[in-house]
Amino acid sequence: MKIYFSGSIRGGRIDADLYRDLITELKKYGQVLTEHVGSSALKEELSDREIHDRDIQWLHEADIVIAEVTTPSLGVGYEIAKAISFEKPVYCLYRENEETRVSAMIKGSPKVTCHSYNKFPEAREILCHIFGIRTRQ
Ligand SMILES: O=c1[nH]c(=O)n([C@H]2C[C@H](O)[C@@H](COP(=O)(O)O)O2)cc1CO
Repeated sequence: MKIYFSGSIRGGRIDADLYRDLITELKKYGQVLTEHVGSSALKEELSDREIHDRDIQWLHEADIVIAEVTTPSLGVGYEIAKAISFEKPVYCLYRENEETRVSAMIKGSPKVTCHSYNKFPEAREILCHIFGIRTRQ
């Protein structure tokens, strides 16, 4: 199972540690193609074009896309739209808060399954549920 984890980079790194913890959890279910998204010392050596083309290739290869969308990010939104067009299953996790609301273009998409959570253990349960369901299919 190849997992594409999507999380904000240039949109803001406030949740980077959370992404790292989610990636650690996701590694129980398969190979995470985008482990760098959770790195606290993230420094891509590639050009923007190379990053784009690599990530699109990974999206093609992925069996599932999991995105943490609490921090709004153009790149994450773009990856979600691409994943939908590639007919990949897309799941978004987000924390409800008063400062940011998830875009209606994500929450309102019939092709995206969204789950809200408060603390990390709840996110872990959601992932368990998602992968429990998918491995039974
Ligand atoms: O350096 C990068 N490496 C990279 O893999 N990405 C991809 C993976 C993330 O899920 C997503 C983040 O987009 P953004 O940087 O617009 O927040 O884009 C994005 C960047 C920088 O835009």
